[in-house]
Amino acid sequence: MALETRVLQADEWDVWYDHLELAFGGVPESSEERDLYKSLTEHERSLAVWDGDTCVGSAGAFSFRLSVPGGALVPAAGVTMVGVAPTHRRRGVLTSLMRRQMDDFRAGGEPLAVLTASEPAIYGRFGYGTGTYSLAVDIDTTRVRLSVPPGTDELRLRLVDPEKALPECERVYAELVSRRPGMTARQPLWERLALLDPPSMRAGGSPLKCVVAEREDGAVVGYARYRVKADWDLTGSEGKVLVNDLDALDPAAEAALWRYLFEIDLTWSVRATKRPVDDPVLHLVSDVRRARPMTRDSLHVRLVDLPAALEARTYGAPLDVVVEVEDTFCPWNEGRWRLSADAKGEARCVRTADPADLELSVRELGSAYLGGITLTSLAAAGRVRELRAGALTEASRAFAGDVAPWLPHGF
Ligand SMILES: CC(=O)SCCNC(=O)CCNC(=O)[C@H](O)C(C)(C)COP(=O)(O)OP(=O)(O)OC[C@H]1O[C@@H](n2cnc3c(N)ncnc32)[C@H](O)[C@@H]1OP(=O)(O)O
Repeated sequence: MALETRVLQADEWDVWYDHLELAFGGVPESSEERDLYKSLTEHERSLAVWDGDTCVGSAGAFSFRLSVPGGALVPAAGVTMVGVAPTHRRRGVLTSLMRRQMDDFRAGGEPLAVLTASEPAIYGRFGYGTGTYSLAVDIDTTRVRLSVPPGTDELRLRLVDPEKALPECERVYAELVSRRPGMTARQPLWERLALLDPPSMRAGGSPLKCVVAEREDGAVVGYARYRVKADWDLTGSEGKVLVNDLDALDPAAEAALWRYLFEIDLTWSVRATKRPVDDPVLHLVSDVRRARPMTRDSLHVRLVDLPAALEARTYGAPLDVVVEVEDTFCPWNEGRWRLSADAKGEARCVRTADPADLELSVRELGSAYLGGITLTSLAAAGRVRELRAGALTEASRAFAGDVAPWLPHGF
């Protein structure tokens, strides 16, 4: 029987999501998580592949607005819920879903698509490049000390109900979005993701707790949400602090929150897994080795409409280069483009017949797009080729950002 791909109807959601859970191994999510994802699903942007009345394939998209270098919020399709039934794998179902999505994103005028991958090897063939990394730390707080900047002691820390403090925490989050590429402006209900707290998500720890840092005038300037995992043996307690998220508006608030987490009694370590790679905590600790830093790929970026995407961000230095782009999956992006940016960083990207200065594929542009991965490092791996001397350094400097791009949450 031929497979049929259709837009998801609201009353098909449960069957569709059951299929997705099966594709991921069949462990059911908590009802709390499931209900939230049901509310977040954009049905008209969700695709289901049917073999008769059995759902065998799925892919969805969220309508994100992604922060890019320069602070603009750019429409980006957040690709999600991709799964193919174990009975139907390796016969092109994913490829057909990616094809349909890419054509839809283009028709809808979204210059970018982004995703977090279950396995990083899947999406390169569709033109996605790793655009951000995230940092995990597991800090031995019995040995590592923190040095804190002036102003830290002036802040008041208050333990609050995570639900009640949500509006204040969200105000802090909203202020950070335009400062850091890779973050998404909150859409309705997305703030609930950080409050999910079913026992299955606690990793043996306590229910979620929230501490806020306040200035003298009562303004909240940072927060941390975390769990404490008790662990006792014959020598006493070896508890762990498991950080869910920590966001702060200034160095004093950042340091005050980390210090609070470090000093929780009966704990020996602080673990945080979803941090930016330039997290200030790396510079606050006395012994970075004992913070056990580790990085992994996070957000994968795909330029759907190349000139619109490249013009939507700003550049850190004036630029005038011709790039020869290979993009077999989206041939409308293929060919030679002149990218020029003025002293303010504002850019124009137009087709040209002039000789190329750099040669690369759309994947490398996706990797460099948010400013965290340099074109120079990609060239060192042979993935960008310089055809005019000096063009690589010029372009690499212009694309690179001061702040590491970061997506604080999965989706
Ligand atoms: C954004 C997200 O939602 S990430 C979640 C992705 N989903 C999962 O990981 C759930 C478990 N896995 C699955 O459901 C499936 O195996 C999928 C979705 C990863 C792949 O679906 P399929 O329909 O089998 O893929 P399809 O047949 O279209 O394969 C296309 C190509 O990708 C390759 N490929 C497929 N899966 C993988 C993988 N896990 N790792 C590396 N390559 C892969 C195939 O070999 C094929 O290569 P080719 O073009 O050189 O022949």
